[in-house]
Amino acid sequence: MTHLEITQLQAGYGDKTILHSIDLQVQKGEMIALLGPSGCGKTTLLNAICGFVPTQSGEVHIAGQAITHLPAERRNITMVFQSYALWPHMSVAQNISYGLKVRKVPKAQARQRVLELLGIVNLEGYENDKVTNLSGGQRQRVALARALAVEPDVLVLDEPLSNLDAKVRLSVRHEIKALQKKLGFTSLIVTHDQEEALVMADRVAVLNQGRIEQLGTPEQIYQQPQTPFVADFMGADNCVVYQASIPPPGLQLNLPNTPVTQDLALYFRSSAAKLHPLSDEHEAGLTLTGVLEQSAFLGQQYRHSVRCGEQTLQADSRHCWPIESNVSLHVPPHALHVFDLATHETPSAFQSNPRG
Ligand SMILES: Nc1ncnc2c1ncn2[C@@H]1O[C@H](COP(=O)(O)OP(=O)(O)OP(=O)(O)O)[C@@H](O)[C@H]1O
Repeated sequence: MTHLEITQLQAGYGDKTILHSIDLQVQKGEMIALLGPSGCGKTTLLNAICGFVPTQSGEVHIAGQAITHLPAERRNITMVFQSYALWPHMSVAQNISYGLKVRKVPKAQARQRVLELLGIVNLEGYENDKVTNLSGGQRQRVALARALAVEPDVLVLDEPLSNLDAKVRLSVRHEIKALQKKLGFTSLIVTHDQEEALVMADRVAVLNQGRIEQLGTPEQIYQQPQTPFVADFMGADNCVVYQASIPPPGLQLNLPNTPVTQDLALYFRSSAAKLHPLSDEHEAGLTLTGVLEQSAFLGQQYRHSVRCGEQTLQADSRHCWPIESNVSLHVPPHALHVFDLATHETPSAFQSNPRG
């Protein structure tokens, strides 16, 4: 059931339009991640939904009710911020019950709700602690409890994990995801971390310059990017241009049963590229010859930079190849994300299988 519906939303600051033609339907109990590079409009979209940025045109509905022109305080939407935004002079319980107090919920009922939430976010026994005495992960759980206390129609989270160190971040993201599944709240989360979006969200919306470039499940976004921008942003950041009329020297595109007649842009992940000694045999897929320029140890594998003609491509390998080796870099057909060079669309012959 659609809970939050955004239709043809255009919003921005003054005369400046930041969001263009945003269409997004969020199901009840669903978590959608807004993913995209800095400045693409993620926070502006959250703020427009909350009523902090005015709508220039379009509609926002929650449970069938138009909220497009309601002031922020009349929208039942709460936000969790990157900086927690807790009241430093208040205890944990006072912070969590803040929204309940504003809404004049009777004290006994508010206390009951605070105790319930302390249990939900695993902070039993902390109600009288000052929030300034808590760790970053604990503070973010207080912020989450405060946002959930008023039972919002929609919970929005703006980079909620950015201030946490890498290890805590991993555990808190799983806690938030588990809570969302358990309590079934409808939410939008902003992140610029691809992995975080894939792990936490039911669906991911990739934004580019104020537009939703692709909306889909984590698997669809990762395995079947629909545009060069999404492919590149989701880690397939090696790009080779194939001109059908004048194939570049040192490049073989061998795709059995798939005639290539147009110019293509071929994107692939470094992890999908394999290095081999030079040979005249060409497996199916894309093969380039090059010279190994650099290698970097990443822990599980080495990342090699290979100069292929005018460009440098990256390929991962468990073994460290010697610098200045002449190599062949090979990408199997299923790992290629293929786009028409002119239209940026995936030619129909390449649309079948999910890619890795
Ligand atoms: N208060 C404001 N007044 C005018 N322009 C603004 C304002 N806030 C943001 N912008 C502009 O809107 C655009 C989108 O900004 P926004 O903060 O929504 O991006 P973002 O995707 O959340 O970026 P980041 O990941 O860096 O937080 C940017 O060009 C930014 O300069």
